[in-house]
Amino acid sequence: MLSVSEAQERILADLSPTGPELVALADSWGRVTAGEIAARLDNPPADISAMDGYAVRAEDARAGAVLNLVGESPAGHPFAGAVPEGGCVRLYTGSVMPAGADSVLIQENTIAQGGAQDDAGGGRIGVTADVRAGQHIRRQGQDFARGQVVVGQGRAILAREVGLIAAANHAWVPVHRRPVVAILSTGDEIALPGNPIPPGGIANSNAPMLAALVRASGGVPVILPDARDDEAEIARLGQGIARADMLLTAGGASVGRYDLVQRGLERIGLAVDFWKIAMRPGKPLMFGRIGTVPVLGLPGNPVAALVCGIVFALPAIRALSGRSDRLVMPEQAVLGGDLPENDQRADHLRATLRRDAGGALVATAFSRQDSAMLRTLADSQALILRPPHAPAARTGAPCQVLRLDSLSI
Ligand SMILES: Nc1nc2c(c(=O)[nH]1)N[C@H]1C(S)=C(S)[C@@H](COP(=O)(O)OP(=O)(O)OC[C@H]3O[C@@H](n4cnc5c(N)ncnc54)[C@H](O)[C@@H]3O)O[C@H]1N2
Ligand code: MOO
Repeated sequence: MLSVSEAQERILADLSPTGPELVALADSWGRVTAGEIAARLDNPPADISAMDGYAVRAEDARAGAVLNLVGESPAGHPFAGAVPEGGCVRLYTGSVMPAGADSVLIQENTIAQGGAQDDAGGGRIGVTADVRAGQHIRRQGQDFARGQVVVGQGRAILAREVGLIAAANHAWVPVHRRPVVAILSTGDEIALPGNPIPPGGIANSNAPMLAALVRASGGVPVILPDARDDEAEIARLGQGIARADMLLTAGGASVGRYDLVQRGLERIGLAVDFWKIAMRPGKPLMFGRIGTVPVLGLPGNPVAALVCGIVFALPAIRALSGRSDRLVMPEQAVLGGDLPENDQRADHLRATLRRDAGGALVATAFSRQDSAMLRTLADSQALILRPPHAPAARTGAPCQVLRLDSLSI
């Protein structure tokens, strides 16, 4: 059986990102850049004051000096003239530095000498502390310079990037089209949630849960009608992927007589790359292609479906979205309870997370890890990763976790 990392490599080996489209900057949150974004101006665009105060020449502004106020320059209103010897110009945080001045004297270090401090001209300003040459000036381009790449290709756009792209003076952003991910659940027993459930039936939790995972991964989910355990029906509904970038199936992946997903999809051209991996939950995972569309066959047990979704579908959707960072990186934690030795399958244990007094993350596995138990999944903040054949581990031992809370999953 394939290892988890070999399976990830095979899935990610050959996925091409979707094409580009332009979106308005305000709508770009959660999208992925489809090109480099270069600044269209310097930031700041000019030398500006970092404080409310006065533009001065440092050599004039010694403690005890009195300066002539020759004008005012609010932010957005550059001063037309220059600061003369012995003079100053009233300015504010964000005001452009006037010609002739080399420093900013903050208003707390001044005393108005007759007339108000904000007089546009004619007043006199007493200096109460020496000014250091160049102080309180934000230099033009100190954040970034015109032409510089501020956001690289393949980067997820979050609020921070939105601010940066706006500062670089762009209204539109080239992003990858969100990949469309079709979801096909199979099983005679599954029924639409909210409907009367027939004898032997069970509410279909996989389809809406996987749709949520697709959204959290940056894709657009399309839930296909549920397929009964019938090869011809699976084949017919599988054709719903015509316009999709990927197909996720749930259920019918194992070895039982009615596990028909592979055979059904083979009727419409599925070429299987691999089936079965050394992982728990998720042993019967299947990967293949129908034409160019990648197909990930997830197990029917809902926890197995979601865990495989996190470990394999999420990185695949990120790759289709053009993201350069695909895999979810594990974090270091310590065990909050003893764990037995592991067998040959990489285990993914549902666990709660807390911080101990020293600030370390403590991951405590639920005692029952049945892959049909959704409540423990929802109550978990992380999955403890147990490598194949890991020895028994005691409380306090280091471990690696995949955090679910920070993935919005
Ligand atoms: N003899 C063996 N039996 C099983 C093996 C095995 O190696 N040998 N593997 C087990 C493992 S591991 C898993 S995981 C499951 C996966 O089976 P399938 O992918 O074929 O899934 P189903 O049989 O269709 O369903 C399993 C279970 O999950 C319920 N289910 C299915 N779909 C949904 C849905 N959309 N929403 C809610 N619940 C769903 C279904 O009713 C079953 O209870 O196979 C083991 N068996
Ligand atoms: O993948 Mo299965 O859920 O290990 O039981």
